[in-house]
Amino acid sequence: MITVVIGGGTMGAGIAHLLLAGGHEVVLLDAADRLDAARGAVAKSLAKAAERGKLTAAPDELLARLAVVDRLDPTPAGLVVEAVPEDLDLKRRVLATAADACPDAVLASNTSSLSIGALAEGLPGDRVLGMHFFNPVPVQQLVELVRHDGVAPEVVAKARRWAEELGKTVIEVRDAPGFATSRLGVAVGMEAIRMLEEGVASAEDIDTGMRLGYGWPMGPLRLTDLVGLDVRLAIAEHLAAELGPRFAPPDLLRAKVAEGHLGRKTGQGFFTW
Ligand SMILES: CC(=O)CC(=O)SCCNC(=O)CCNC(=O)[C@H](O)C(C)(C)COP(=O)(O)OP(=O)(O)OC[C@H]1O[C@@H](n2cnc3c(N)ncnc32)[C@H](O)[C@@H]1OP(=O)(O)O
Ligand SMILES: NC(=O)C1=CN([C@@H]2O[C@H](COP(=O)(O)OP(=O)(O)OC[C@H]3O[C@@H](n4cnc5c(N)ncnc54)[C@H](O)[C@@H]3O)[C@@H](O)[C@H]2O)C=CC1
Repeated sequence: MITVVIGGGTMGAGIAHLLLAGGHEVVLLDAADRLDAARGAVAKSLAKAAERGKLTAAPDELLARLAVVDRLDPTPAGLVVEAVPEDLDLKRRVLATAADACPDAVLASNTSSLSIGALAEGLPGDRVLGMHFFNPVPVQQLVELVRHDGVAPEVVAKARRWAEELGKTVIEVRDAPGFATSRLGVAVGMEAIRMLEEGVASAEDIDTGMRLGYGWPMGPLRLTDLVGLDVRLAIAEHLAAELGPRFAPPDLLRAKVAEGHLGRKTGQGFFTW
């Protein structure tokens, strides 16, 4: 099956890796000046998986099924997954282009928090759903499927089947702000930043507390660095608008994003990488 992935950043590259390893042909769409970086990120991720003995084919064999493009021609794709930044208008625009270029495809958004119903407005809404992957995509076991009122049941069933064929476990969630995962994940992440602002403990000790006390694989501040401070800020702003000021992003988060300290991807966030 041909699958189109729109956006080749942290998530798009990981989703492309997963799809290639699962036998899909992948068309990865990004801006012209991002194409080398996107292909490089997919190749790096596949190389890591190969090192760990997680691939059944050589990375080069899988990469032969990847086309990295800056324009989407008409494509007989079964699935489109968009993973562009967390901005409703941008996501609507790229999905509208994909809806025309791929008339038979399921149109999935990897949004962390935005309303799938709002995203579907002006699109063929029966084909639209949330298909939320987790970072790092090849490693995390979950796909959260988000249903809005207008989605066709067979579209949800197809997305479930594809996710399960890719080795993931699916949860189904109705279209509510932040779904079942980001609402809780961001609540803890924002509180950890407020604790750091208030001098409750150092970043290292806040993280060690949740790692060793609660068995998290990494603490909430390192996790914010992994996700991207800009990504978490966008999600928190949306949740604050929808669910109220308990989600208001802390000043420290805004300040770091304004300085360009976006976490692991820029080398500096709450920690130096
Ligand atoms: C924002 C949203 O909308 C939703 C979200 O995604 S929220 C974020 C959800 N993710 C999490 O909570 C992640 C929590 N952390 C973890 O699970 C783990 O710390 C981790 C998987 C990130 C790393 O685990 P680890 O035990 O330290 O490392 P290990 O498993 O040995 O892997 C080492 C590296 O290989 C990568 N790796 C492991 N298996 C891999 C595979 N099959 N393919 C590609 N890369 C792989 C890991 O990502 C890690 O990458 P870096 O070196 O770049 O850090
Ligand atoms: N970072 C994370 O841990 C997770 C993020 N998400 C969600 O996934 C989406 C993407 O997040 P990231 O991958 O972190 O962002 P990112 O910033 O790493 O990547 C976004 C990519 O989209 C590209 N892009 C921007 N405009 C485009 C356009 N018009 N056409 C094609 N490509 C375009 C950018 O060049 C970039 O490569 C967001 O909605 C985010 O909320 C979901 C799960 C986890």
